[in-house]
Amino acid sequence: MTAFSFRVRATDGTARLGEIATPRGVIRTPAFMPVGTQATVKAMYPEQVRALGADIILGNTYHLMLRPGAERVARLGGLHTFMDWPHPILTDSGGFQVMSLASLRKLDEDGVTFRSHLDGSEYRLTPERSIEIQGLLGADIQMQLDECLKLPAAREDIARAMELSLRWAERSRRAFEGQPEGRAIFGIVQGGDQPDLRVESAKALAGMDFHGLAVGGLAVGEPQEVMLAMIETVEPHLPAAKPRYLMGVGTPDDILEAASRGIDMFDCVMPTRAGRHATAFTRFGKINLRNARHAEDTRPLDPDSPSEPLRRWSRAYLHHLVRAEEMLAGMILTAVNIAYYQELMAGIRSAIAEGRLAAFREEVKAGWARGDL
Ligand SMILES: O=c1[nH]cnc2cc3nc(NCc4cccs4)[nH]c3cc12
Repeated sequence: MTAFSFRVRATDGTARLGEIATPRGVIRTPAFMPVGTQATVKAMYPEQVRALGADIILGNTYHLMLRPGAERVARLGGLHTFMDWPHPILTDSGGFQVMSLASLRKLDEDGVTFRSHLDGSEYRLTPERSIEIQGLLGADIQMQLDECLKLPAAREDIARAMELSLRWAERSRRAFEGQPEGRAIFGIVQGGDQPDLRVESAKALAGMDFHGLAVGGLAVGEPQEVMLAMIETVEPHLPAAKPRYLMGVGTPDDILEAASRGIDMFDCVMPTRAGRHATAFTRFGKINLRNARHAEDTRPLDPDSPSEPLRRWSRAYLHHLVRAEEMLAGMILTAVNIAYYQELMAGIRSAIAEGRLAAFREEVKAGWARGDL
């Protein structure tokens, strides 16, 4: 059985070109993970997600523990078999979505108690139970349970949540022992917008034998420059030989800037959610296909895209599907957006390999700025 390993193949400043080897396949980094919340990347067949370039997807523990239930997924062969996605899966701990989706949440030193947003039934999540659930799902990469505060927040609250997350990191890491060879667990750096607390969190986690480290507590309402400043603050304290995962990020611009600062893995609902809301991500920026200007535009979204969904249909057709509220609108635009995000990641990886990431960044930004002619 292949063990979990990470190799940096090239660097360009603080940016890294790498590969994560897992028993279910290799993840080319910098990588974008499409979000597959309820055991599906919404509106897409798994083979399509793979064909468009994704090496790994994300599953949400909060949703799956409520429905169909972790034990049931295990009885059905685990998440990979259940959804027929034989490649790597990363699951989150469930904690973040408890705080944003569940009702009547009570957080204490030991864990969090909450009621399901589906039927109001009561659940408890502790570091140990979260890792047990992620193990039952069969996740290749599992996340510690943490406490993530929205920003802005008081420094004393940020410090308390960061320190609790470190205690939960220890417990999550211990609970992970004994899972099958080849699986990985990542710790999560907290500390809000407080540089000293960020460094303290990163240094403590670096000593805890995690397979990778996530930078959490960002993309929670702060300006991009604050997010980028926190990444620059923690980067020197993150082990160079382990993958860095920026949770919940982000727009194409966020990803370009964060990859340049040493982030290796990303996840965001933006490409899939925007696809269901008539928005296409392209080399020319975002295009809203609901806009009447597209009604008789016979051009495809991007005739020069390497990905078929951006070349195959006219804007007029996509506009029609959107206006007619046809299911195919969301299906095509989700594929368009996943394709574009993967094209961007491939471009970033090539640019790092060639030592020209700064030039690539300017070219891509110029394309977005030029807009859709
Ligand atoms: O520190 C974190 N810990 C565990 N999960 C997260 C998920 C996260 N997702 C975002 N941003 C994207 C968002 C999705 C929904 C609301 S914000 N930031 C995030 C931070 C964390």
